[in-house]
Amino acid sequence: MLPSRDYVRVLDVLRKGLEDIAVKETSITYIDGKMGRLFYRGYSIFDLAELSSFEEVSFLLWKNKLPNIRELETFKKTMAEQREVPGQILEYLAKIDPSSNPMDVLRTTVSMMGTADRSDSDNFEKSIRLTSKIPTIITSFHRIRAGLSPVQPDSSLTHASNFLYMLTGQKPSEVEEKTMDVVLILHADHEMNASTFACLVIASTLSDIYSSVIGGISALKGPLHGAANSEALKMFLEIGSPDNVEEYVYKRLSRKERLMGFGHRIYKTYDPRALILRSYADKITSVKGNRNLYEIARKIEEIAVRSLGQKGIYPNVDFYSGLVFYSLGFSPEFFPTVFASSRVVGWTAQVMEYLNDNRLIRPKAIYVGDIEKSYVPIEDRS
Ligand SMILES: CC(=O)SCCNC(=O)CCNC(=O)[C@H](O)C(C)(C)COP(=O)(O)OP(=O)(O)OC[C@H]1O[C@@H](n2cnc3c(N)ncnc32)[C@H](O)[C@@H]1OP(=O)(O)O
Ligand SMILES: O=C([O-])CC(=O)C(=O)O
Repeated sequence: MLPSRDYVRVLDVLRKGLEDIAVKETSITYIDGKMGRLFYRGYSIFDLAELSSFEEVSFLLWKNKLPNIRELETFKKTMAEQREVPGQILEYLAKIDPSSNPMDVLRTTVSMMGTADRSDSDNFEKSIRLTSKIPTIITSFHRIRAGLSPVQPDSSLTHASNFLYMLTGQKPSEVEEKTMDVVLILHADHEMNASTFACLVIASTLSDIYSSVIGGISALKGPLHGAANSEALKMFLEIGSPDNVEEYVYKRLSRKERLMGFGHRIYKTYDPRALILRSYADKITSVKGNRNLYEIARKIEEIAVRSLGQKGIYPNVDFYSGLVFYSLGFSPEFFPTVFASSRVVGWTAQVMEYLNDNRLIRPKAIYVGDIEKSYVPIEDRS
């Protein structure tokens, strides 16, 4: 038996969490974590949030160009025509335990879509299909859980407007539609985050795009990634009043518990999406009358930035997005699914880019156990 140090090669480098390891070159998304800047295909996230639409951003991410008027109209029509989901998915949603985790349900229904897709369409066409149908799945399950019937998609509405229409059964106001559109734009891609990496690992084996997206959903489900939004909102609800914030935050930090919606592997300052979402949370909570939650969030931000800012820990996208989703009518358990409905664009764009120059993703582990042990027959073991 050899002690492990004799055969661990000195050149092996352990990068816990794969920090600072690049797995591909990309022209899709650029993050400047020091300055808090984010660009999709070179365009600032601030400009896209203000001036673009989710459909246009999807086209941009997938096709690497802003569409002209004719291209955008055709693309929007193609997306709108694909919103209906197969009857077997609606039957499944009506049958399953209503308390099922919505991310598990989304994962299963995407898998059902993959099983049913026998077409020879390419990955771009499949990506449009997935992006168009996912809101129908989410809102149908949301309504079924509340004892309501699903609302049929309306192809005359924009992606964001139809999403809210299928959720509530009411056409959204201008401010609701714009808020939803912006929230979807902001979540569409984020370079090599954990869920996108999961998608790439699967794609690199030359598996199919549905399988990749299922991997992405599975990784996004965790509270360190896409479910931090619902955890943050639950924290605001638990605190209950701005007067309770100070005690809550200090207690939590003194117990070394993390504040959900804070901190990021890449951003060491404000995540620019959090700044944009803060202004939309401000507007939408004024309209919806849940100002108290916004004031709680602002107070947490103020105190936590004061305590954690010197460590480079600031609000991330998940800090205000939950409050925005909640104000738009989504239940907290569904927040990660809304995130996924937008991120599917980034997952598929990153997968298609990777497949242009594929190489199997196969990192390594540094073995620290023993080798050449003598096998002990079971009757001789203590
Ligand atoms: C869409 C997204 O995925 S955005 C991220 C959503 N996730 C969250 O909001 C969950 C809360 N945040 C976190 O857990 C982390 O900041 C992560 C997972 C996002 C990033 O983690 P990493 O880059 O691996 O940082 P790591 O976990 O090594 O933490 C570094 C230090 O910052 C501290 N820290 C990190 N995040 C937080 C937080 N939210 N609250 C308090 N302290 C924190 C850690 O305790 C650690 O402190 P130490 O060095 O004194 O032990
Ligand atoms: O980039 C990350 O690690 C997490 C994140 O903010 C995202 O996926 O939007």
